[in-house]
Amino acid sequence: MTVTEVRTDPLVQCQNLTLTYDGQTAARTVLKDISCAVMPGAQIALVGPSGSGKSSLIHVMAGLIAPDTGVITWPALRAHPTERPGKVVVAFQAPSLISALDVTENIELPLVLAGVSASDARVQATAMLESLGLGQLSTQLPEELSGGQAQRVALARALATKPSVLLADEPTGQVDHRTAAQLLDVVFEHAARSGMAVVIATHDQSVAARCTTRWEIHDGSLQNRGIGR
Ligand SMILES: Nc1ncnc2c1ncn2[C@@H]1O[C@H](COP(=O)(O)OP(=O)(O)OP(=O)(O)O)[C@@H](O)[C@H]1O
Repeated sequence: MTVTEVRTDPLVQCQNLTLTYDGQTAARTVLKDISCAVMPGAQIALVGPSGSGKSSLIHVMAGLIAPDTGVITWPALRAHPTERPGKVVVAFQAPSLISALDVTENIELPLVLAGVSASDARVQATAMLESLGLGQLSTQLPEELSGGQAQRVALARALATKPSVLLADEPTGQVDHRTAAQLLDVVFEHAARSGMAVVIATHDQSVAARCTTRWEIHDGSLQNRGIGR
């Protein structure tokens, strides 16, 4: 009997990426010949010293910044090579909530923009807030939130869109250890249910330890083979 290997396409594939920022005094290359792939269901901790290029790599993987050289594709998401797929979502280090909208409305907005009806968006936003233990914040404005609360609302907003890939930049940077653990529980439960791949840039070793794959980046270079399953 012949065993046929089933090939799974990566959700994100980076081939020989380089990225250089124009500095005020000199240009700085922050990603150096990076090749890596995020497979469905991957749980990847992206670790490295401050300034090593973690956020930059996340922004390139999300298609928010174009690399200077190399190729970024999203093979399993069928996105055109130059087109950013909506199914790759970033939870930013500094939460970017819309100040004029309350917490629930912030979560609803990307759902409505994606074509979900207003009533369904309200139901989904409310359920996501409850699952992250944020129900009591539903009518607060972003300016009324602590840094940690804002970060959790931003994560709720990202998860509510049911992404195929969640790229989380220091998602636990502003919360205590217990809250961080609860937050990760929600992320990994969501990932287990949906098959969502997760890439978490973090300085926190207890966060990194919960991921099955560890990518180390130093001075813009990935130190280990960058395949996350
Ligand atoms: N828009 C930008 N313009 C110029 N330089 C930048 C820009 N964004 C980041 N940098 C520089 O690129 C380098 C890598 O930054 P990046 O934010 O990717 O690192 P990081 O590993 O995420 O750091 P941290 O852990 O502190 O968040 C740093 O030296 C930073 O100062």
